[in-house]
Amino acid sequence: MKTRQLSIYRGPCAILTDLNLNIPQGQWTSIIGPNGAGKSSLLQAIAGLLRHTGSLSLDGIELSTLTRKALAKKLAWLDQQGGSSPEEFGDSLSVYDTVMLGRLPHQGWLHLPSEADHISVEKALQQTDAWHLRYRPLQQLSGGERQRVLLARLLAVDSDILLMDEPLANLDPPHQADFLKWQGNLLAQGKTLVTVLHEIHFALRADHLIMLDKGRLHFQGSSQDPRTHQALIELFDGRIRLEKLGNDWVAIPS
Ligand SMILES: Nc1ncnc2c1ncn2[C@@H]1O[C@H](COP(=O)(O)OP(=O)(O)OP(=O)(O)O)[C@@H](O)[C@H]1O
Repeated sequence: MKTRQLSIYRGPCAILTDLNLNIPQGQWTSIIGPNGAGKSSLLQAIAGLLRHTGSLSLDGIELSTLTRKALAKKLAWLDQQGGSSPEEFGDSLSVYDTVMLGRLPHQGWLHLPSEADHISVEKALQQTDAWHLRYRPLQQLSGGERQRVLLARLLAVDSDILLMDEPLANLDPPHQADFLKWQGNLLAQGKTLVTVLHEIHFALRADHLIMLDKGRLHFQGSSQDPRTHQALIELFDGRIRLEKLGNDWVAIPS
């Protein structure tokens, strides 16, 4: 995916300006930056939810020229904190039916879910360790349980590109480790992953980093490149240091 001179608007105001980004296909890209930098807005614009000027293309095709259904099949999006308020799902929508909503782009108008839809929903709920919750109303779940269900809904879409805004929110360490495992499986299947993460040590597990600051691109590059590490330290005003622990980088506030 590529952007050229991309500017993103909320109402009349540009939240992000002049972004020239390369999001490598079949890799994991993490977007990081301080609060208010525009990370969520960038994901929302890619998902077709915010007005933009400039180019936002996939394989040379402008995303804005795709129909909503075609875009929904190509891209799945997890909003920040599971996004939508619990009320949006109604009082009684079950976990199973919530995840089935992820299959809508594959279903015809008023068609009942197919065998393939049911298989995808079960697989997704198993992957996020939420299958045992399937009969529960979404509204009654804890924050972490709810996040695992919304991650399952994202997986059920079976899209080529997965956009995730703070996917680790509310997850305990074992479920964070599970997340990394199934991310690895998705990458092995050739999927493109784009995450917004505040946890820098997780962001550094990605292949590619995009750093935003005050609505502009600060730096983009490989997560293993020393220039990326230097840019990351500058992004946070020198208030972090990076240290290697085994194969992983950790960021220590300083
Ligand atoms: N609905 C909205 N209407 C108007 N301005 C908004 C709206 N949502 C966000 N903004 C503004 O757009 C800018 C970018 O916000 P965005 O949520 O994209 O930042 P972010 O980098 O994801 O921040 P955080 O790390 O705090 O989640 C901020 O200045 C924010 O105040």
